[in-house]
Amino acid sequence: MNHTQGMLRDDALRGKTIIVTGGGTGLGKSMATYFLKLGANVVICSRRKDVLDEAALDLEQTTGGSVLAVACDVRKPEQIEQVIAEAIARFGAVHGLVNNSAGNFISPTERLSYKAIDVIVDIVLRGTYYFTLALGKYWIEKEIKGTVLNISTTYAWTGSGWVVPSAMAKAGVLAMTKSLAFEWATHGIRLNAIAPGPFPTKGAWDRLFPAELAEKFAFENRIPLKRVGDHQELANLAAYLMSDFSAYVTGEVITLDGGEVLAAGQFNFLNEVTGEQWDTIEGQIKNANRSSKKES
Ligand SMILES: CCCCCCCCC/C=C/C(=O)SCCNC(=O)CCNC(=O)[C@H](O)C(C)(C)COP(=O)(O)OP(=O)(O)OC[C@H]1O[C@@H](n2cnc3c(N)ncnc32)[C@H](O)[C@@H]1OP(=O)(O)O
Ligand SMILES: NC(=O)C1=CN([C@@H]2O[C@H](COP(=O)(O)OP(=O)(O)OC[C@H]3O[C@@H](n4cnc5c(N)ncnc54)[C@H](OP(=O)(O)O)[C@@H]3O)[C@@H](O)[C@H]2O)C=CC1
Repeated sequence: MNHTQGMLRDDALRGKTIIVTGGGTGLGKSMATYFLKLGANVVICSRRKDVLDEAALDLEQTTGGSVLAVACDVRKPEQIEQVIAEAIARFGAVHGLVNNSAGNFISPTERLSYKAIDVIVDIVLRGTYYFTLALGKYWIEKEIKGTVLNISTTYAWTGSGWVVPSAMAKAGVLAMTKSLAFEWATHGIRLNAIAPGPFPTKGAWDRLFPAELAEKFAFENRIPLKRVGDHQELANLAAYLMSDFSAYVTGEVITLDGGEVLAAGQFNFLNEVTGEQWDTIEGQIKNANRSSKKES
């Protein structure tokens, strides 16, 4: 057994229909793959219908599951409602939502136009609350105990330069996750989030780690566990949070980043200190301790 393998039993999501926004590419497609393997019906939606159709075919062939692909810009409520209507028509009901769609790119903030900020915030924050609201209304009316999983980031807490619109939007998503988890608990609706560290995808790497940077920064060295994430690791956690095994977990944000976000620890620079240096340092500190005892 290792971290690249599926974790849950084969029927863990049987009987559930789950919408994965941005499910035609990257992490969304990896989560969709695993949900299908665990018996769920999956609806994937995003702007590019050709990408979705190709992904749906691939997903059905690799898993044997049922996939519905619907074009949808998550900034458009009427398109979101259309996805939900088509999902109900095909599968009878919707039980889960993964808000995974996002837009992001690195840039000095002063170089951004108003529109460049809007486009990121609208996809990430507006798209997430529109989709959540549309499904929440449906779940409450139909008395379905739905589950939402929001894909956030670790810099939603710490902030990060050069991705400011994304940081603002992802922080808003976390506030929504916790706020609604409390408010809608009364309806049995759960909301959780995952804050992933680096998981290589074409969408993210093209916009956040282009060749110019990749040649200069070996960023894996910054990650305490010294590697990037494997998509199955994220899919395992996502499937658990979408399943009834996590029925008592709500309002939670789980970081999955090999310890990357811990780098801010004030004494973490001590990572560089050698064993010999520690011998010297320990001696110096113990001497100081002895001196201070004599003084008192
Ligand atoms: C450390 C290791 C990593 C480790 C990785 C760590 C991961 C960090 C966590 C987060 C990861 C992610 O979210 S990764 C997700 C990445 N995936 C995506 O972004 C997929 C979808 N993205 C897109 O489609 C595009 O990138 C996006 C720009 C968002 C939307 O495209 P659109 O066609 O809708 O919009 P456009 O018309 O092209 O652009 C809208 C405006 O933005 C401006 N704009 C676009 N790109 C610009 C740029 N590079 N610099 C300045 N401005 C830009 C344009 O000029 C427009 O403004 P005007 O000139 O005024 O008109
Ligand atoms: N990869 C990583 O290391 C990390 C990723 N994340 C998060 O993981 C998620 C997936 O990212 P990743 O797989 O890397 O990147 P991708 O670019 O592969 O995924 C983004 C998806 O969002 C969809 N999308 C973009 N704009 C819209 C829109 N307006 N309406 C509907 N869908 C839209 C895209 O499809 P289309 O273009 O067809 O619309 C695409 O499928 C994101 O939320 C990202 O922030 C977080 C931390 C780290």
